[in-house]
Amino acid sequence: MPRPQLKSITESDKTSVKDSFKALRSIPRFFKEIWRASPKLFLANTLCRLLNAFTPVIILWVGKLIIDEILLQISLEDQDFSLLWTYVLIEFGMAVLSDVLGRIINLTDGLLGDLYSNASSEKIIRKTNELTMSQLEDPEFYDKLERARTQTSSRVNLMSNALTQAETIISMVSLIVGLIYFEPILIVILIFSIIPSFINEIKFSSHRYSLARSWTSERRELDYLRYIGANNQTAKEIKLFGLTDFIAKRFGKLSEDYYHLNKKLSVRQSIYGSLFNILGTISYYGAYVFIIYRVLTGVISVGELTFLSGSFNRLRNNLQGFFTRFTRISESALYLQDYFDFIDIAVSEAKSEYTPIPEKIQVGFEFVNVHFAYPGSEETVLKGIDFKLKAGEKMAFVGQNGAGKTTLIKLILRFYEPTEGTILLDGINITDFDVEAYRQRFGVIFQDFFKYEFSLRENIAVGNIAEVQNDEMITYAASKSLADEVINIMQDGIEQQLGRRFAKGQELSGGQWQKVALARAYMKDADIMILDEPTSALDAQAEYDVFERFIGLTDQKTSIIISHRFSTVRMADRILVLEHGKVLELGTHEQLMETPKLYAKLFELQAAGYQ
Ligand SMILES: Nc1ncnc2c1ncn2[C@@H]1O[C@H](COP(=O)(O)OP(=O)(O)OP(=O)(O)O)[C@@H](O)[C@H]1O
Repeated sequence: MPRPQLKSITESDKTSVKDSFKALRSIPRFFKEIWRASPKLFLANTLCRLLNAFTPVIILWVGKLIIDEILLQISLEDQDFSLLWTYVLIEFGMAVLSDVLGRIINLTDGLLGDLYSNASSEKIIRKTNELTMSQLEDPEFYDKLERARTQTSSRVNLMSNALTQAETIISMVSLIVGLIYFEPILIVILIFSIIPSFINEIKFSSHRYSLARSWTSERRELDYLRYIGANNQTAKEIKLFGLTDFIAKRFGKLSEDYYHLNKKLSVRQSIYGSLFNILGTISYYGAYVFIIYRVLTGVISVGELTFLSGSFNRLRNNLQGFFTRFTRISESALYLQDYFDFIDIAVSEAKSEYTPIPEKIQVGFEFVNVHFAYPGSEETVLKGIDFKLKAGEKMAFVGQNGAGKTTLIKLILRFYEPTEGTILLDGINITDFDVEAYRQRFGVIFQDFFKYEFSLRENIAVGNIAEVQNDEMITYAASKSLADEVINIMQDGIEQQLGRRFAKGQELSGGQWQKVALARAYMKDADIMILDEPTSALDAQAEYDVFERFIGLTDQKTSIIISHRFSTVRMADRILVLEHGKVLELGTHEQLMETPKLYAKLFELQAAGYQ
C-alpha cells in the first residue's frame, strides 16, 4: 500500500455551502425512519418539546409581573401581597414543569436514539447482504459502507438537534412577539449581530465534512492498522516478526497527518468564531443600554426592563444555539446523505418470473465456452471452459495455485456471472433461476470458511440456520464431518462458545475448525455438494474417514471436490485438470494416468513424496 501523502481537500472533494443546504432535503426521510422506530416515543418527545417551547416566555413574563407588583406594593400604603404570591407560585410551577419536561425529553431522546441506531445498523447489515460480490469487492463501495457505518452516532445526534431546533424556533417566535410588542428595533439589532457568525459556522462545517470525506479510505486504513496492531489473531505474527514498530509508525504517520489538517481547521474556526461572538456581545450590551435609557426616560417599567433584557438575552442565546445547531444539522445531514446513498445502492432487479429449478437434477451442469475476469481486473481468469458435470457424478477439480478452481465454483454458485458463455443446469441457463432458491440446493464448504465466534451449535447450524435447534440434524452433520469428536471433548459440548473474543470461549486447532465448518455442508439434504479443499488441515486418518463418509453419503448426489491431495482426488468419478484458466484434461484417474500430462506428473510427484 503506498503511503498517502499529507493531503488537503482537493477541489473535487470540496463540499460547498450550497451542498450543505441541499443535504437538508434528506431530513424528512430521516424523521420517517425515526417515527417507524417508535411512534409512541416520538409523539411523547415532540409533545413535551412543544410544551417546553413556551416555558421561557411565560417564566419571563411572570417575572416581569412579579417585579412590577413588588414596586407597586412598595409604593402603596394599603398593601396586599396575595397577587404577588400567586405570581411566585405560578413561576415556581413553571420551573418545576420545565424541569420535568426537560427530563422526559432527554429520556425519550436517548431511547429513540438507541432504537434508531439499532434499526439503522440492522438495515446496513441487510443491505450489505443484498449486494453482489462485485459490489462487495469494490473499494468505492467500501468507502460508502465505511461512511454509512461509522456515522451512526452522528445520525442519533442529528435527531435530537433537529427536534431541539424545532423547539427553539417556537420558543424564539414567542419571545420575538414580546420584543416586537415593546421594542421592535431590538429584533433588527439581534439579527445583524448573529448573521456573520452563522455564515462562518456553516462554511467551516462544510469544510470539516469535506476533510472527513476525502479521508475516508485513509480512515479505513487507520482502522485496519488499529485492528491488526491490537488483535489476538494477528498477535502471533506481529510478535514473531517484530512488526509492532512498523505498524505503530505507519499508524502514527497517517493519524498525525489527519490530526494536523483537522487542527488547522479547528483553530481557524475557533479564531473566526470568537471574533464574530464579540460582535454579538457588543450588540447585546448596545441593546441593554438602549433599554435602560428607555426606563430612565420613563417609557417602560422596571418589570418590562427585566422582561426585555431577559428576552433579548435568551433570544440571543437561542439564536446562537439555532445557528450552531443548524451547522451541526447540515453537517450531520451530509453524513445522513451518505447513509441513504448506501441504502439506495441499486441492486439488480428481481425478475417477475423465474424458471422453476428441476425437482431432481436429471442431466447435470454444462459449461459452454465460459470466460471470466473479476470485476475491475484485467486478467481473464477462465478462458473458454467447456465441460459437463453429469447428474450424480463426483468430480474433482485439480490444478496448480491460481489455476481457477475456486473461481469455477463461485460461478456455479452465481456469486459472479461469466463475462462470456453460459452455465446450464439440465439445459437451463442458471441465471434463469431465483438465486436464493438455487443456492438452497447446494451444500458448500469453502477453503476460506469463516470462523464465527458463536457457539459450536451455531457454527454448524450456519449451514442451514433455520435448523439451529434441530439437535438431530446437527448431530448427524457433526458425525459426517467428524465434528462430533470436537463436540465430545468440549466442556460445554455443543453449546461451547468458540474463539477467544467472548467469555468462556474455546479456541480450536486448524483441523478442529475445519471439521466444524465441514459439518455446515451436511446441514441440509442438498442436491449438490461442493467441498473446496475440505481436508487440507486434517491429519491423514481424519481425511480418510471424512472421505469415506462423504462417498457413502453422496452416493446419488452430484458433487465437486477441490483438493491438492491426490489420494482424495482419485476417489472421484472424473477429474478435471485446470491450467491457467483452461481445461487441460478431463477423465477418470486411470485415463489421466495413461497420458503423460500434468495430472500424471503431479500424481507421481506426490506419490514419490510418500515413498
Ligand atoms: N476476488 C478476486 N478478485 C480478483 N482476482 C481474483 C479474485 N479471486 C481470485 N482472483 C484471481 O483469480 C485467479 C484464480 O483464482 P482461484 O482462487 O480460482 O484459484 P485456485 O485454482 O482455486 O487456486 P488455489 O489452489 O490457490 O486455491 C488467481 O489469479 C487470483 O489471483
